[in-house]
Amino acid sequence: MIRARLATQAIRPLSRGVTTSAPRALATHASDSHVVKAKAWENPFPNDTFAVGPKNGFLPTKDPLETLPQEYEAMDTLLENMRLQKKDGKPGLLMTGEFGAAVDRDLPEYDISKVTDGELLSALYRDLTFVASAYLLEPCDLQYRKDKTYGLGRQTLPRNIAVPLHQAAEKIGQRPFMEYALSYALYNYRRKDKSKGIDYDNLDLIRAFSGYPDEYGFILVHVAMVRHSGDLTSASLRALDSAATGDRPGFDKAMTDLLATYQKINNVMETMWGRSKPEGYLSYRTFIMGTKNQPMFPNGVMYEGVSDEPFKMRGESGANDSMVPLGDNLLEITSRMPSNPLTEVLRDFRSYRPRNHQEFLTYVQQRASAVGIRDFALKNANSAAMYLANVDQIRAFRHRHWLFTKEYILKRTTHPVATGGSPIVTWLPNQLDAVLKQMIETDSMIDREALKPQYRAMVEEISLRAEAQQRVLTREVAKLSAERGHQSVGVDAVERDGAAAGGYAATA
Ligand code: HEM
Repeated sequence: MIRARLATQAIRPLSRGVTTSAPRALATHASDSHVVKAKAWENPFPNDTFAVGPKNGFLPTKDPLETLPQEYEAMDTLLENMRLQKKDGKPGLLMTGEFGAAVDRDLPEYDISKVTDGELLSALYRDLTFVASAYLLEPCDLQYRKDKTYGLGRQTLPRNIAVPLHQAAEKIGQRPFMEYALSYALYNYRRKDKSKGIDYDNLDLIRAFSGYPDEYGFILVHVAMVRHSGDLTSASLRALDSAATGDRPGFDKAMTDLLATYQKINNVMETMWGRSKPEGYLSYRTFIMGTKNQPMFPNGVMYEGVSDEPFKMRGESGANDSMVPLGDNLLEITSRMPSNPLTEVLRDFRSYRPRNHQEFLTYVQQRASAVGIRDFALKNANSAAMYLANVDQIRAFRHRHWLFTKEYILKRTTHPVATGGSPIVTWLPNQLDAVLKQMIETDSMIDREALKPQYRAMVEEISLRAEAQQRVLTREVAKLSAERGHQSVGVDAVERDGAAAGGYAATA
């Protein structure tokens, strides 16, 4: 019955003969003709869970739904018992390797075709993606704990997970796989005291794979950063409006506010080191891996009762966060990224986020280009200094991020790709290097004599740092590329190697 109904639903083919649920219609409301120089942001999906706004920014408009209705008790119990370490401190089903059998035995095939409530659908999607990833990756975690290799994951998602997950995904316009915003990070927090704000100390997790403090810290630092994104969105819109009308003081004020907010966000990011220790990262990371360009899923994953073709999807990754892409688009960094396969991956990542985020980011990109934000800033030395300082915050984010990657990942594993399937040695440096180059070029266009004294020292410091970091980065990437195999360097090399070898043996 369900198979018949699903067969009528559109499943769009991907390249290489793999299918995926169609990602939401991308930017249909933000076409070129729609976004003119003076066009204000009109949210095409104001009732979405992730409707972008100046108050909530890129967080959901309401706190995530914590508790599922009684009829989903079996799934709730499975998720509570699933964690490597349960809330009572005892080992959970993933620790003992019994999760898959428990899903086969205890999880009903929920029919959610009649569910229309957006909050409930989001919570069901989140919980089903947790079940799916734990089910698929349980063998990899067991293997990793034995000998530090991942082996193969389960290659088939049984219909009691696949069918309702696919239904929930279709209804909310997402792919049927764990995502950063709608599953793991931004729809997975609760405020301990509802009368207090979304501050780190007032946050708790709803779902977890390991349940270890490092996983709590990892996820909740993301939330504590994104909590400031409302200020980013409002400053960005003001910057666009001011540049469109030639309002120089308004533009400078918006850029000053944007800078202060990015600084705040970067300061919260710095707390990651203490709140989620590098040595604990690999204990939960296995479960957020994807099924695209990952050796554990050489042929993708079959979704029983959904499609006769396998699905391949990128894993959960901060690369799907919207704060840096907002800066990239507003400051016209995106359009000046190098044309290469690594940058294509960046674009692909940007389709793995709530449709409302996508619409907003597309709007900002198109309007920034129509208005000519960068040129407007460069026409005045002091505006240009503020523009450069904002690009420097994007650099600070990406630089710290590269430090994270070296310390949390490269030091501890030779696995060639990140959770999102990007090559671990070259992908982050591609964007960091592009930002550094743009900063060096921007700096060369600023008339130092025309700068206010307080900006003169700032610009000097920023440009010296950019030059130094670029030299170091080039050396590091060359060294790491020589040391690690080609799969750590080239886009989709893991997939190509699997295909060249005729695919890997699949275990059910
Ligand atoms: C321990 C901390 C972290 C580690 C080890 C880490 C690791 C990574 C890796 C390896 C990638 C490559 C993409 C992929 O998954 O294939 C990535 C991308 C990304 N992550 Fe993280 N991440 C961390 C924390 C964060 C935090 C707190 C944020 C905040 C929102 C974040 C946002 C991003 C963004 C925006 C990208 C894309 C970067 C770009 O556009 O150049 N990450 N991360």
